[in-house]
Formats: sequence, C-alpha cells, structure tokens
Amino acid sequence: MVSLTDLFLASLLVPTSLGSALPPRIIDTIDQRGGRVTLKQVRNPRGHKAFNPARATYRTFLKYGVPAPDYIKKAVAHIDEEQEEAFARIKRDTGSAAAIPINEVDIAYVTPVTIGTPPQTLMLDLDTGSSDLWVFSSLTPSNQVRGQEIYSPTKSSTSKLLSGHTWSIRYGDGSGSRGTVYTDNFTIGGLEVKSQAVQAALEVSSSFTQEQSLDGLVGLGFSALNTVRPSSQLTFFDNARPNLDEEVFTADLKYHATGSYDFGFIDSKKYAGNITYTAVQQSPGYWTHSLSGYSVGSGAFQASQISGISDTGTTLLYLPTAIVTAYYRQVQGAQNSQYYGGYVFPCSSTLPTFTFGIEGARFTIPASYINYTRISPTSTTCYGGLQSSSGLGINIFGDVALKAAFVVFSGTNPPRIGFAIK
Ligand SMILES: Cc1noc(C)c1CN(C)Cc1cc2n(n1)CCN(c1cc(N)ncn1)C2
Repeated sequence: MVSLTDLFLASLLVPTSLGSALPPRIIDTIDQRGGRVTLKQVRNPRGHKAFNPARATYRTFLKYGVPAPDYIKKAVAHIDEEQEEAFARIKRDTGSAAAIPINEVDIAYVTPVTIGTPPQTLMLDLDTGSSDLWVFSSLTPSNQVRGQEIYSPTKSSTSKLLSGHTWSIRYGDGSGSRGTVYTDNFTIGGLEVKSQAVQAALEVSSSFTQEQSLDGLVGLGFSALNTVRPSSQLTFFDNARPNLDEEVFTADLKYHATGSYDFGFIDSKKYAGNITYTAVQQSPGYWTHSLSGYSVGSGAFQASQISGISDTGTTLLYLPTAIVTAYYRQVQGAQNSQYYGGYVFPCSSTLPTFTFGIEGARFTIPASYINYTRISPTSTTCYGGLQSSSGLGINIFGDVALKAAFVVFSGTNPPRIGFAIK
C-alpha cells in the first residue's frame, strides 16, 4: 500500500530528463521523524548535476506500488546530504593580480605572472585587444633584449615544445613580434592554467626592445584572434574559464597608480553603485560593444550609438573625428597637428571632462586623464588622451577611458561587458 507520504515524495522526484529545462536541480532532502516528513530543499550549488542512486531504487519501489523500506528513504537523504557537502567543498578558482603602470604617463600596465617549474616571474601586459600570450624568451636574439625578463623553457621541467607551430603578430602602432610555441604551467594572481600555450619570441620589433619594463603580453581578446598556426591556441581566460567561480575577469586600471585584474569573481569593494552591462559582439574577436553617447564638460549628453572595442592594451581613447573636434573646440589653443600626429594644446590649457554612456549609465573621464603628456620634458605643448579614430577603421576605448571605470569582461554566453563607477 503506497502511503500519502510516498505519493507526495514521488511528486517531487522529477525525472532527470526534465532537469535540463529546470533551473539547477533542487536537492530535496527527505528527513523522516516518526512518520512526519520535513523536506529541506537546497539549490544545487552552481547547478551541479547530482545523480542519487538510492532515489532511483526508491522510484522503482513506487513504480511497482511497493512501499519503499525505511532504509531506502534514509539512504536517499544520506546521499543527498553527502553530495551537498561535496559540492560545497569544490573549490572554485579565482585570481587577483596588480596592474602596474610601466611609466609616469600610464602608457601600459604590467602584471606579474609565473611560467613553468620552478616558476619564472615575468611582467606582462594583459591586453583585451589581442589574443596571443607571448613573452621575451631565451630564444630572443640578445641584441633585441634590453633589460626584459625572459622565459627559458629549458629551465622548466613542465615545458613542452608545440612542435611545428609558429606565430606572428602586428599591433596597431606597427610594433610586432613572432616566434615558436611551448606549453607550460602559467599563473596569474594564484590562478593556474596547466599547459597554457606560451608563445616564445624569436624576434621582437624595436619598440618592444626599447620597453624594458614589458616582458610580453597576455592576450585576453577572444581566442579566434590567436595567430598560432597551424592550430590556433586558447587564451589564458578561455583555458581558465571552466574552473572559475564566475566566467568573468575584471579590470580596475588606475590613473598614475597601481590597479588590479581579478579572475573568476567580481569584487564589490572595487566599485560603487550598480554594474551596467551591455552586449558584446565577439566577432572578429575583440570585446566590441557600443557607447550610448557622450558629453563634453557640462554640455548636454549627445545620444548616439558609438561602436568600438574596449582594449586594455591601447593607451589612449580613439573616437570619431566629429566627437573629438567637438571636445577640442572647448580647449583654448588646441589644434590637430600633423607635425605631432594628433590633437595638441598648450599644457596650461584648462580641459573639460569627457563623459561616455554605457546604456543608461554615465562615466566621466577627468580632464587630467586627457591632458596626457608633454610632447617633451621641456615642451609647453601637450598631447591629448582623446584622439581621432579616423584612419584606424575602429573606435578604441583604451586605458584613458577604461581607467575611469571598473570594467567586467564577462565570458558568459552571450558575452557581455559591464561598467561601474569606482
Ligand atoms: C604603443 C604602446 N602601447 O603600449 C606600449 C608599452 C607602447 C609602446 N611600447 C614602446 C611598445 C608597445 C607597442 C605595443 N605595446 N607595447 C603593447 C601592445 N600594443 C598594442 C596592443 C593593443 N591592444 N593595441 C595596440 N597596440 C602595442
């Protein structure tokens, strides 16, 4: 005889085939005390699929109309509880590391990483505008190395040559590098990826040789942009994603100060208010999204969809000429100089702020960020942190813009990007 209790319990045992249609399965823990049933329902942590074999047996008893013995009911509860404890114990990966400006005008930011066994520490530029992880190496000709730390695969017991694979990358400013590929253990801020593709430079362009504080890049764009051939390689984020607590990394870049990159979690202490998200088009491989408009100083907000890429590897903010001329029209003595290759102005000028929109949210870039640098140490002419994107073929929301916000790069499906005030 099937008791009411059994029928009630049966109604909760939704066949797993429906499981996929439901939110992460609720674990119902059957706790019987003297015939009364109290059901403690807890959501599977992070939606893990939990098969409870005793529950299958319990169903069989129900199916054939035979009252399940007490020990089976208790077994269902015992297994549920053990599974719940196990899920709670699963450590989900996260990482957090410094973003250190490499010079007094924040031309780029570097982050300490370790490669290999024993770990070799290099300072790399985490770059959401490219997808190659490449490093100065023991294979880089010594006349192209000037003070950089190098990765020596032969000194790492966990390095493996990815034979027959090569890479070659060219950046927007004409700089570039090329080389061969190893896999090795790679960590950022305590987050480890085993067998990360590490692209060892056989050649670097002169502007990299001259940048002694930058030992290479970690591409955090989409893996489709990776230049390794014949088979392209996954970025550090794509490799780490399956183990991350949340499929995100965040950038908290700072003006003339050290900020941070976090992986796998969003640190609520690093921003104020809400995070405003907007859609990302991941083709051809950049974090491409739109601004909802802009304003200059205290001027009215100009609503306008401005598509571009959020690129931590680009120093300045590049927007359509119409917007840039509207900005510098407010700056006494500003001019678009062919001689200096962009908008310049007297260093003593008072600059307005620049505000950009993400959906309904507004982010204001202080004037100091746009008074980027003197042309030379003794010059009274200064170069703008806001420049025209004409000729680039794309608008680039580089560090001058990104350091005015806390930015969440979300690898969810579909991907999205979030901005918050800080
Ligand atoms: C330029 C520059 N930017 O940061 C530094 C450092 C420099 C100058 N420095 C002498 C050499 C250099 C050139 C580049 N880098 N470093 C960093 C990566 N670069 C990018 C990345 C990207 N997403 N988009 C465009 N270029 C070009």
